[in-house]
Amino acid sequence: MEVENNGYLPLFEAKTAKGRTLYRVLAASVFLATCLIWAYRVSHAPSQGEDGRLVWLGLLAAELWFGFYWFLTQAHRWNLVFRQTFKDRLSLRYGNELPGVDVFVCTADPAIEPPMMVVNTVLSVMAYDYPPEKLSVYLSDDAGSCLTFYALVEASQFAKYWIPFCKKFNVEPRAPAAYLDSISVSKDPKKPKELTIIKDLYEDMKNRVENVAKLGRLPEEVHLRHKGFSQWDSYSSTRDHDTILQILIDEKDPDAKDTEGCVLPTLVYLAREKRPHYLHNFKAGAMNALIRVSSAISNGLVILNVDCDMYSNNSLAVRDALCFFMDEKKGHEIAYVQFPQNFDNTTMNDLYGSSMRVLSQVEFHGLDGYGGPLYIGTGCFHRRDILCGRKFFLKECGRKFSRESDNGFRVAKDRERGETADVLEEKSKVFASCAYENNTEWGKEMGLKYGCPVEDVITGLSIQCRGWKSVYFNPERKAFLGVAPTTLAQVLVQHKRWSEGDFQILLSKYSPAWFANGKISLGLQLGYCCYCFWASNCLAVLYYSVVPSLYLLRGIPLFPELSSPWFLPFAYIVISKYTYSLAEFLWSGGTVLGWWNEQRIWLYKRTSSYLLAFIDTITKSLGLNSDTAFVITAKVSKQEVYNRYVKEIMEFGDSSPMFTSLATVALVNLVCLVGSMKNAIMNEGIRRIYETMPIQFLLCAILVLINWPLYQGLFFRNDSGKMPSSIAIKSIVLAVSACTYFTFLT
Ligand SMILES: O=c1ccn([C@@H]2O[C@H](COP(=O)(O)OP(=O)(O)O[C@H]3O[C@H](CO)[C@@H](O)[C@H](O)[C@H]3O)[C@@H](O)[C@H]2O)c(=O)[nH]1
Ligand SMILES: [Mn+2]
Repeated sequence: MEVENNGYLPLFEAKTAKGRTLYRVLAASVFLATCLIWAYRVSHAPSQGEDGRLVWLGLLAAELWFGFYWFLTQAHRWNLVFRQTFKDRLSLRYGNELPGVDVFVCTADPAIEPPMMVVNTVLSVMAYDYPPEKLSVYLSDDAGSCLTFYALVEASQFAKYWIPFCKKFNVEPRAPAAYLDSISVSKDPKKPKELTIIKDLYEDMKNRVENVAKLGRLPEEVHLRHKGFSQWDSYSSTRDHDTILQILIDEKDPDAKDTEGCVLPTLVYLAREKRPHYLHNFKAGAMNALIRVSSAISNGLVILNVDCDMYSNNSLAVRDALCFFMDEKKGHEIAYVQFPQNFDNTTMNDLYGSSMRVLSQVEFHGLDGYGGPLYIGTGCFHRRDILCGRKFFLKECGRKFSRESDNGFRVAKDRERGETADVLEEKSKVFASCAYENNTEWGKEMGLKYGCPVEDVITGLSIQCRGWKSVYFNPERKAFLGVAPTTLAQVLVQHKRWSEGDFQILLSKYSPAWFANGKISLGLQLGYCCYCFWASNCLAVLYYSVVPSLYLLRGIPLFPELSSPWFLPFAYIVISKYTYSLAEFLWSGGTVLGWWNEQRIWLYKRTSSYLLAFIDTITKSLGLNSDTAFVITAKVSKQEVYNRYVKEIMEFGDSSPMFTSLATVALVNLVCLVGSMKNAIMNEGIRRIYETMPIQFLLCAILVLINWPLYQGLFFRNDSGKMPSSIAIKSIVLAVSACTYFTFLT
């Protein structure tokens, strides 16, 4: 235990991982082998004018790229840091003297983000183990949907029962649906009466909300029950309406008590003003409106931001985060505390790699060793003034966690005495109006940044560039659980948005490659670059997964023979890199099959999402293409589709243009493998390919193997999740013509 000389005990500690020396030796050997591969490529290149020189240079370029990218990934692995908090010390030292915490939940579409899911998230954060008078929950609804509002009204009533129930029985998790589902499995005999009551109340609420959702509008009697619905009288569409703001639970209201007579956390519904001719800047715009409106209502010093599907899975997480901010020695330099993004709907072998295991178990710990992780938009605690743009000054060292701030956005300190919620609502609405941001620094120097599909990453980076640190906290018990995409198309679209956004950051004025130079540590710069270069991986991977196979078909070797000493560095890299990656995956809690699936999705992202992201970004920066919208990830799917997801059967159902490129690459390899085997059998025999072109043969065979589910989707399946025939035809034509052209015409 770390005890300072004056007897001061820190609120958190950081440990660096053991066994890193071994890793570094391995990395050095991989680097050496990479250099040998480059040497081979350079020394064996066909000379000017000779056949195949261009292809050879292409391979050299790809291998240089792979080596460079591998080097970047070292920043994620070189120096891992793991953190631990001491919540008991926090309680001992501060008791109830804790800062206000404002929780922001964002939702944008009641059809793909069902209101019941949203209110489960809201209820889970309302039930945090935290003084309720210091906790406020804001729901931002970018759809401005009265269905979501209705669900929230219902939830505000249910909270009166749910919160005392959670506290009395120390319930976890505190999202009612997740809790009630878990309880039906392991029956708890200790609290049968209360449990039945709560269950019935929840079911009733759910039925009412779902009936209204089915109806698609509010029944008259519901409309009359709450004054808030009248705000929809002037509403014309999702993209054209006034600000709708309702303080559903007002902490100052003497009647706002739970069934045990305790204060309830403040609960606010906000649908910011939308007008067709105003850019609304998606989630970043919603967050900035929330920052301003909340500053007039509760003005918590700490802001927690979650997506509407990310419910709290650990009621103590707020206290964990505060251990970092309130640590007297190191807390003053920490801007945000990021928890990992975990999911409660992933399957055992994670067909789509959506749990991003290695990213959360390894890479982010690596970033933490160099100054802190990226802000990833959900499960992140911020200090309000820093999110608003405050800069870090050295003179702040040792400053306690306090209320003053230099240039933070701060409206009301304390509510005027006797001010009713209605008055406050009216006063605060202006902060969510479209015109409010005109001629201000919002979206630039204040709040979340606009104009980037990954508003979170660019905002976090700019905070770190202003001198702040961030912290990655990944406790045993997951703090938040969300919904991972459940179809291949969804995964690819999500990764297209991410890789496109990250690539835009690289080319923007905030680029980690140059702007961040000298502002954040070199390790962190490289770490950011690793994600920002995601999209540009597509070129090398596409080249490597098509060209060697086509040459295999023609019988032209591009790699050393089995008997050549140059074969060794290739073999060494393949074996050591994949053994390490498997070990890392297993260590992160995955399965062997999961790792295999991960390799497939690695390939698919690179040959579709990243490719499109790359093309889109380049054409956009040349002014050939206008901005793309934020495609919201669906959080529900049809029963049939969901059943296949649970059985880990790949979903190709909803036709996506990205499937064409995946299927074409897969078919090219199939044709090349079959064709080259046929040639070999007819000529010198299989053994010959294996001796002269071992690497090309292996590469092609593995590509075919990994694409097995895709061939099934193309040829052998009959369900609605098979590859749409339009895509099948297109890709067959493309692949066959590529192979024919290549074998006969060049
Ligand atoms: O106009 C919009 C669009 C989206 N959202 C909300 O933003 C969140 C994230 O959207 P989702 O479709 O779930 O995207 P993901 O790819 O899962 O989101 C990840 O990546 C985003 C950046 O691309 C971040 O904003 C998210 O926080 C992060 O979880 C959801 O709660 C949405 O309701 C809005 O509030 N307004
Ligand atoms: Mn999401």
